[in-house]
Amino acid sequence: MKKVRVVAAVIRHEDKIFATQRGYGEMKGGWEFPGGKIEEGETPQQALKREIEEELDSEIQVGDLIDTIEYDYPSFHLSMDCFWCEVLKGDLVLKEHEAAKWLDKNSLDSVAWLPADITLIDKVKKGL
Ligand SMILES: Nc1nc2c([nH]c(=O)n2[C@H]2C[C@H](O)[C@@H](COP(=O)(O)OP(=O)(O)OP(=O)(O)O)O2)c(=O)[nH]1
Ligand SMILES: [Mg+2]
Repeated sequence: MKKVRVVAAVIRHEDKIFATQRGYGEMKGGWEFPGGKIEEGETPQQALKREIEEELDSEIQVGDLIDTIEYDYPSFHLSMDCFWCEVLKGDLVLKEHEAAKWLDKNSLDSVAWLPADITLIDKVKKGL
């Protein structure tokens, strides 16, 4: 099966994290952590900084790895590095996403996360 390497930013501010709703494609409408595919020659951290510039017009600091999610979708295998991040500059402008929400421990389960993200959510909860 095709393997897709992705990086995702769990952007944190105080006791909340930033969740985004996909605005296009097959998984449109599903909630995710912003990020995307690692390009050739990039480290995961470089890829994540680039993706957040592109998707949210903001600069982030990439912190510790939370987890690497391995998940089999019907047509590809996803390998996704998820990092704690903080905003350094910018207003998290939605350039590609449909909507966004700041969620705390209690509201984290209130959005329809993409299937691969379910196992990550418990770890994020514990870290908040
Ligand atoms: N960014 C992100 N992608 C996720 C998450 N969970 C999950 O299953 N995915 C899947 C959806 C996509 O198939 C893939 C990431 O692709 P993407 O669409 O964000 O990639 P990209 O930003 O580089 O966009 P594109 O240029 O390929 O359109 O991983 C998540 O939490 N964040
Ligand atoms: Mg993306």
